[in-house]
Amino acid sequence: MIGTHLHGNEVFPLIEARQISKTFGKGESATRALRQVSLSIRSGEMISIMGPSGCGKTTLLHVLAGIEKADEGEALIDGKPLQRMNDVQLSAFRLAYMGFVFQTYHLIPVLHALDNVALPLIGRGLADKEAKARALEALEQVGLADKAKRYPSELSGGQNQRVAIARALVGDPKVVWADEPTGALDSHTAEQVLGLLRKMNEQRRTTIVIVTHDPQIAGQTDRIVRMENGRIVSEHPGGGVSNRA
Ligand SMILES: Nc1ncnc2c1ncn2[C@@H]1O[C@H](COP(=O)(O)OP(=O)(O)OP(=O)(O)O)[C@@H](O)[C@H]1O
Repeated sequence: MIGTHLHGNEVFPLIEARQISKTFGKGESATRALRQVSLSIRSGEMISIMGPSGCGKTTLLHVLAGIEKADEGEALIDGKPLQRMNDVQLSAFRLAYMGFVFQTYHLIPVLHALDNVALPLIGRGLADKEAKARALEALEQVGLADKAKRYPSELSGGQNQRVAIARALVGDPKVVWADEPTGALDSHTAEQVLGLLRKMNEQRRTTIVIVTHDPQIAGQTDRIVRMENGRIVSEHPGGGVSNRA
């Protein structure tokens, strides 16, 4: 029962892919990115998705986050089927439930760190002052309160990724999607960034889904899912499980 959600008599995972297929393009140039992928992720789990370039990892993450629509099958978060939401409902749902961390940070260059972190809260309609106070707290949690007024161009890659993590956690989302969050960082900085994601997972029970090529990173998550050619080919526990014991 731990880590699952109870709705009436029903128990289901926080994130569920049911037989998802997705093809890009048509005819001879068609690419079958996902082939009937099914996956269940429990609330509070930290999971990594690995596999060779082009095997469908990012596409799976995008379908589960409601960024791409599946051709077949269903993506559900907290029992809610994303396909049945319109674009406005999906945007509101993403703002309320999800945070995102990308390999290239995706910070807004003309905003300083504090304003970048405050953005999801402003998007949710919080007053400016309250949003900034909470953004500063989030920056404190990633050890960057003293860099609040710096612009992305004035920060290192690792610092920018910590700002991006602060932005992902500021709204206390249920799920954080991290697509190659350490791909642009050296191994020491990568460890720091993973440590912050792990802290978020442990302290807030945030569910975290990481796409990574790095076995060191994947090895510290609770479960490693391996994909090949649009399918999940294996799943096994990572070292993160034993760390929790
Ligand atoms: N928008 C798109 N239009 C056409 N083809 C796409 C599109 N997005 C992805 N693809 C194709 O779908 C397949 C899966 O791509 P995806 O980005 O999911 O792979 P990946 O496993 O994340 O790769 P990488 O590790 O290189 O990031 C690839 O063959 C890719 O070229």
